[in-house]
Amino acid sequence: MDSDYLFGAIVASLLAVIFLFRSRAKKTRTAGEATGAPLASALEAEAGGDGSSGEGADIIVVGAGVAGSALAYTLAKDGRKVHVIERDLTEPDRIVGELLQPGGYLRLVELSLQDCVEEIDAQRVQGYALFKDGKTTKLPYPLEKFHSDVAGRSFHNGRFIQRMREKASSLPNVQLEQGTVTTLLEENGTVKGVIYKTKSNGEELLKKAYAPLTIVCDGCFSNLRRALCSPKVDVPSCFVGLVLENCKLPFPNHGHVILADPSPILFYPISSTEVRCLVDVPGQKVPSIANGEMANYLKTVVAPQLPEELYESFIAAIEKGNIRTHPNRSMPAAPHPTPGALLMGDAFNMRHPLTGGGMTVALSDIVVLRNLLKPLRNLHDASSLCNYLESFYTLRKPVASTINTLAGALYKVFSASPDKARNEMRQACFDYLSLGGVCSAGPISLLSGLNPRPLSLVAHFFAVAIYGVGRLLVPFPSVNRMWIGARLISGACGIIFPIIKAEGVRQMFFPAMVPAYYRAPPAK
Ligand SMILES: Cc1cc2nc3c(=O)[nH]c(=O)nc-3n(C[C@H](O)[C@H](O)[C@H](O)COP(=O)(O)OP(=O)(O)OC[C@H]3O[C@@H](n4cnc5c(N)ncnc54)[C@H](O)[C@@H]3O)c2cc1C
Repeated sequence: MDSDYLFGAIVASLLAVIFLFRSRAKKTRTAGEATGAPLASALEAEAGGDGSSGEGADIIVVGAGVAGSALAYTLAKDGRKVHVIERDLTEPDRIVGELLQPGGYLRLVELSLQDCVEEIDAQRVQGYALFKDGKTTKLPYPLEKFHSDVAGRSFHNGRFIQRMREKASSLPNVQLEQGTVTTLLEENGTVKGVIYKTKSNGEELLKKAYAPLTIVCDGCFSNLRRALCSPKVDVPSCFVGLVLENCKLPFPNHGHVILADPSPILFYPISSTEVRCLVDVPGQKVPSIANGEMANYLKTVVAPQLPEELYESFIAAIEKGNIRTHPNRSMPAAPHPTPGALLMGDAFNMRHPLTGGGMTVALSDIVVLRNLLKPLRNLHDASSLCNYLESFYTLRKPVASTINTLAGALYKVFSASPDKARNEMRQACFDYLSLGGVCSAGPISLLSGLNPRPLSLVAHFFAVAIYGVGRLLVPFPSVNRMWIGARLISGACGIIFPIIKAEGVRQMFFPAMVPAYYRAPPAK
């Protein structure tokens, strides 16, 4: 395995150097999965209550979280009649989806949803600050070429979602209803609608809703995705969330990433008075909150690794006791194209949340889908539509695969390891980013969704690895150092190649070679 990776590494490293050189020259020149089958035959399904609802809808959207509410607004604005079914319409209170990258903000603008980050005390985010062993480096987003309004935004996730729900339901052709979808209604392999539970006057009703297209956006714990994709969910770690009150960040309006042991810790503002802290805990089990193990872990293992400025507020937040946890899931997109249905958002594709890329991918996917659906007047020919929409899976790849791959790779590189070669890679990454210029602007523009190019990602990744090897060999190479260098390159390949393989090499790097890329809209 090591020698395979080593060979791949040498080829990739050469390509990386050539790519970086060329792009630099150009720049100068131009200045509920386990619940069984959720598909039921429309004929077999027993839906009591008052039967069907949302009559005449063009599209059913399941879930009004980040993806569902943005999608409902977008499709309705294009004249579609949209029936949204959301399990809980009250304001969500969660530790996910709080930092929107500038690339995600640009997608909000494209969808005319940028006002949803107004009036919620959202904070502008101008870049990142990275901390390692007492050293700090500042990594600003390369925003010079953009309108002054473009930056990251961080906020309370629930406030953002409520704004988008309000905006969607302000359109007369959106019906937003509280209900829990239990089943996709299927007839001869085509999804015709959904069965959902809802309440009326305190009484539980089972209803059916029909539409030519059902888009499932039921989030990371999706119960419905099973019928529409092959979910391979990995849970590399959990985030433990705290809110620090009236605390001054060392770099205001920046995300803070501490390269701690065993894995990274994040801080970013979520309002003018609150800072979110997310502590990564590797594995699927976290210390118990109930018996005080968690508070003890945070005080004894995490707190001593924090910058001084954050220490007191961090301890105060632990004492206050509002500690939350959430599993960090990743899942490559592996759709089963199904007539009448589509998956979006976390139900479809997930990546490690270290780089805060989930909302950017979801919003970017919505832009792609909106553009594909725009020329279609009616959506009733389910099989032609399904065939046409296969292009979606390729067209989304440049953005989605870059953000997904970077998230997975950075999480591994930023985590501490007993392996000396891995720690060299971690240090090389910190030092490479600290070089500034293209070495920081390149990776940050990939991470922020401002310039999502898979080749550029691979180039920077191997440039870091080569930089790490160079530091080992210059000025005094020894056999031991050469051996660590070889393991570093092999380890780098072992990190990035499996992620790229899961994303799909052809779709990621040669999308124009995928036949579905050229699908034209159905003639009717
Ligand atoms: C710990 C953590 C931190 C994160 N931080 C960030 C970040 O800073 N920046 C970022 O961009 N991304 C972040 N993400 C990822 C981001 O939260 C997701 O990518 C994003 O929320 C996906 O949106 P969604 O609409 O698919 O899912 P959600 O926003 O979760 O929405 C799903 C909706 O579906 C509803 N629903 C579920 N089941 C049903 C059903 N059966 N019937 C009806 N409705 C249903 C739910 O109530 C919910 O409203 C983070 C993820 C994690 C785990």
